[in-house]
Amino acid sequence: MYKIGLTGGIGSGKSRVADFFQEWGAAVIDTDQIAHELTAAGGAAIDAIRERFGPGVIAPDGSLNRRSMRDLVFSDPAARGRLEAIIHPMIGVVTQERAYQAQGCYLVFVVPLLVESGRWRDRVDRICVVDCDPATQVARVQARSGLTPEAIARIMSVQASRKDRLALADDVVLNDAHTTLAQLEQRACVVHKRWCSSARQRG
Ligand SMILES: CC(C)(COP(=O)(O)OP(=O)(O)OC[C@H]1O[C@@H](n2cnc3c(N)ncnc32)[C@H](O)[C@@H]1O)[C@@H](O)C(=O)NCCC(=O)NCCS
Ligand SMILES: Nc1ncnc2c1ncn2[C@@H]1O[C@H](COP(=O)(O)OP(=O)(O)OP(=O)(O)O)[C@@H](O)[C@H]1O
Repeated sequence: MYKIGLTGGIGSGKSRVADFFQEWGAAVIDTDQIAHELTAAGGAAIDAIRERFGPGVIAPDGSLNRRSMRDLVFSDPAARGRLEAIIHPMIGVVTQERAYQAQGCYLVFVVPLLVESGRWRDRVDRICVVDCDPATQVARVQARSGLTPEAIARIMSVQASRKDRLALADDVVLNDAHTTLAQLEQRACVVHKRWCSSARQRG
């Protein structure tokens, strides 16, 4: 199956763009969504997280206390490393299982940390970056989550820079402050058609 790695910084619009591809018939595997499933009540990562970080980071309903963990890991790189060492291998296993079963005109992996991980170049045919200026990322995440600009800036500071992401991109979907959702859909459609044609040629 023809494979796309879709990435972008926090609030860049990856999920919105992935939704378009799914509507148009692509299979989509979202690693952020898998991370949420693993850390929901009863999720496969909960016991290991409780063991490593103590019961204080688990909410009364048995799910991960996302706020406590967010405050911890985005101000303490060692703690972030411990959390990632638990969750990332699990995300890898689930991603592979879902990829075996995926059906669609092509397969999109939505991976926020694609550039940071350095492991995706050989696994996909194309890397697509949803590109956005940092100020707009902050504004979108603030509107969506109510996080402070400082908290958002801390998360962005541990992610790859816009320049590093673009350096790895085969395709770019611009989604900056001036981009309307209709324009975003049009730009997504351009790469969708390109990939459909490449996938058909591949046979
Ligand atoms: C720290 C956690 C609990 C905060 O949860 P919260 O609900 O606030 O955020 P959410 O999970 O929706 O992530 C929002 C965005 O934050 C960014 N982000 C999340 N984890 C990381 C990370 N380890 N490094 C850099 N950015 C990250 C991504 O852009 C992501 O899309 C959560 O992000 C988490 O479990 N992170 C570890 C797993 C991970 O690395 N996920 C991202 C890649 S799959
Ligand atoms: N061009 C746009 N116009 C208006 N709103 C937008 C646009 N692009 C994205 N948004 C909104 O901005 C927010 C962030 O978009 P989205 O969730 O798709 O980003 P993301 O890259 O998946 O973020 P994260 O990494 O945090 O999961 C959403 O509420 C989305 O609806």
